Amino acid sequence: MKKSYSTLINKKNITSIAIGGFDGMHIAHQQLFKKLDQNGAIVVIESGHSNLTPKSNRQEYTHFPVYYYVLDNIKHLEGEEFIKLLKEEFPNLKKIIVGFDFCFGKNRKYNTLGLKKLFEGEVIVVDEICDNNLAIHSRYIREFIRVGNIKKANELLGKNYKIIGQTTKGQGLGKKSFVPTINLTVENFLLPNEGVYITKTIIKDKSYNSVTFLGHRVTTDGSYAIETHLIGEDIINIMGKIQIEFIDKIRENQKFDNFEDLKKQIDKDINNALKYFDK
Ligand SMILES: Cc1cc2nc3c(=O)[nH]c(=O)nc-3n(C[C@H](O)[C@H](O)[C@H](O)COP(=O)(O)O)c2cc1C
Ligand SMILES: Nc1ncnc2c1ncn2[C@@H]1O[C@H](COP(=O)(O)OP(=O)(O)O)[C@@H](O)[C@H]1O
Repeated sequence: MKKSYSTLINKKNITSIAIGGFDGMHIAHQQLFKKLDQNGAIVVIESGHSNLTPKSNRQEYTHFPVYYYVLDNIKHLEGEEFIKLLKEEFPNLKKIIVGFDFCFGKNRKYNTLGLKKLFEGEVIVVDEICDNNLAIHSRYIREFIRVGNIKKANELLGKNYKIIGQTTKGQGLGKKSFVPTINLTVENFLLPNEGVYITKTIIKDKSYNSVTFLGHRVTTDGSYAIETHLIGEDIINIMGKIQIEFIDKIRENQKFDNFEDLKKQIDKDINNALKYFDK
């Protein structure tokens, strides 16, 4: 069985690991990573439900090597077998870091006490980390993104929420009637709710100030679209993967009676975004 994937660092060098799902790599997760030593690594148990940093998108948020293990391949293990697997994978492992609610093994029946009993090295258990009485967890961050509260989500993530998409063909209307936009299809990432957002668009490592529309184009063809306009740029024929970093929501999606009114509103959106960028 291929147990893990990612990273070229020799696992023999690893002496400490932090274990968890780590979807989002949020500020509480980062507190766990701070307890790793310089030969530390992050062990991601991938449930298939991660959509803040889906698949293998976590490495860019840490300098520690990230190793991924598929939950379905290990969830049947008894506690002893799980520890045996860790010791086989990381023969020089001395320290494990987990959070207060960490569970593992068959039917999640082993908790942090079980881990301490079974692992003869050091086990550090981090107490629940909160932000103004709100515990920080991926599920709450997802909820903030779902309702468009990007500012709060970003605060808990410790960075701007980002999605990665593939450019696709639009209706061909934007440039003629409104402003030029790059249309995107996005898979696996959680999408903020419908509306207009202040964003940064990253194309080939270059970051552009932008406004991004997500939603059903109720004023034109009614279909769902993710479209980003690079402010003050005239770039054509952008193909391939691009990234959108969300900064704040400007307004809800709206149906306009005519194209002129939508165009006026889009100009206002751009001005609002410029106020943020010029700050
Ligand atoms: C900043 C911005 C705001 C937008 N707001 C709305 C909106 O409120 N309602 C709507 O129906 N479409 C909105 N759109 C989408 C336009 O309808 C869309 O850009 C237009 O249909 C052109 O699409 P195309 O790029 O596929 O040609 C917005 C687009 C941008 C860039
Ligand atoms: N708010 C928190 N405070 C302390 N530890 C946490 C917190 N959130 C997650 N952890 C720990 O981080 C690791 C990854 O947890 P995970 O379940 O993937 O995060 P989340 O709860 O955000 O979904 C686990 O060891 C977990 O116990």
